Amino acid sequence: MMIKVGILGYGTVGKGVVHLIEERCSDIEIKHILVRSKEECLDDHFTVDFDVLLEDIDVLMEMIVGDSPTYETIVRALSKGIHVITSNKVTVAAHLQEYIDLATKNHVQFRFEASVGGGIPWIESCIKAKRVDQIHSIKGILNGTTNYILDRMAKEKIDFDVCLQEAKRLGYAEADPSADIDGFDVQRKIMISSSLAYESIIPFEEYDCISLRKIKLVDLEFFSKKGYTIKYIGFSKTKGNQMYGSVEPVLIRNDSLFASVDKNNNMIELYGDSIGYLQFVGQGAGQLPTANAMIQDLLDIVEHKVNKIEFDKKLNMDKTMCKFTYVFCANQYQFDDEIIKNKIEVDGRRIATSKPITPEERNEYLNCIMQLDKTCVCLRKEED
Ligand SMILES: NC(=O)C1=CN([C@@H]2O[C@H](COP(=O)(O)OP(=O)(O)OC[C@H]3O[C@@H](n4cnc5c(N)ncnc54)[C@H](OP(=O)(O)O)[C@@H]3O)[C@@H](O)[C@H]2O)C=CC1
Ligand SMILES: N[C@@H](CC=O)C(=O)O
Repeated sequence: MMIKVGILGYGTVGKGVVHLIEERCSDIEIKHILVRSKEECLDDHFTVDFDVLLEDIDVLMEMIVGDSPTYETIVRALSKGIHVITSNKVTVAAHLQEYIDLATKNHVQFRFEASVGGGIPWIESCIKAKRVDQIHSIKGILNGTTNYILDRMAKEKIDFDVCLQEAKRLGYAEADPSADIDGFDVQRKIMISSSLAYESIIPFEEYDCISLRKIKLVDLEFFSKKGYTIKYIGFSKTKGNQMYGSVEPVLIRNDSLFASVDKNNNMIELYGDSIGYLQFVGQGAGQLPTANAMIQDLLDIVEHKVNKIEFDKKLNMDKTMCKFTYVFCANQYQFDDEIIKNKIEVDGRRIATSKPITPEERNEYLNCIMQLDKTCVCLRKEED
């Protein structure tokens, strides 16, 4: 049977999806493609009318930016008995529970594989791991843009802004790249992943989030000589009914698998109580890898494969449940505080290592420093 699809968003990912359907899916018909203006309509498949988009389709594939008119359109589609597939983590993070409930009520599927980890089949694997195990932690390089920036800065000594421009050109960055470099994109991705893994939704705003914006070449070079790579990591961990989640730059030993993840690749790791550590690596951003994940969701719908998703546990965010060592780098701040274990000065940059402290203590300390020295960068140090 021919499956009829409506395409919402004909940008980087949308064009990739159309290309893969036309090239590789003979039993899928692209019925409508919604674009913003009549001038963008290339043939009679194109429309600017949302009513037309939802006419006579089985599946809506949503690839626009932000939550409006995304939310209204997804709700309309699910309510009409149309399956929905999306790559848009903004809308998934904001309404995951509601979309799943509405899909269930209307006997259709809401799928979002491409919203985390680009082309990596992570959502599917996470749901699968949870069928057998209790998952205790998730750690991931979850943003292709920032991994690309850090990798090129470290290897080619190129400045942050130049690498960001290149990530935009390659189709990795968000329409507003502050979502990438200030961490909100990873905040949403770790929130979506943790909600599935721990069966409990904690709003993404509650996850600690430290921007990557201030990372300097001198910092990368200094830590590289000491045997560490800086990676931008989304992390969450549970203990009983408590959970801690964060997005922050982390110092990782050069010989670890995470340190070897280059370019726009992502790596996601879970820890399950019988499987132990499971790791997944692949392109986390870019046209075809992301489109590939959308097509996988589409084929799963065609083959009537259904994932069981539940959020019936209640976890609370606890910023005191674990302790970490943090490293602070700044130009002026003296770091003469009790919390600091040792400090050095290299080429005018002061680098201070904390005693083991809770994230809550780190947040308070960092807020105080930032009022006096805005150049301060805070890195979590992974245990050796
Ligand atoms: N690029 C990537 O690697 C990945 C992207 N994603 C997500 O996928 C989605 C799409 O990303 P991407 O393709 O890169 O983004 P683009 O900006 O390249 O494409 C988005 C497209 O949607 C169009 N659009 C936005 N709003 C509307 C609207 N109201 N009506 C009609 N068209 C609209 C845009 O038009 P206009 O240009 O006129 O605004 C643009 O053509 C985003 O949510 C993103 O976060 C997820 C994983 C990876
Ligand atoms: N901007 C995002 C795109 C994929 O989610 C990224 O760089 O990872």
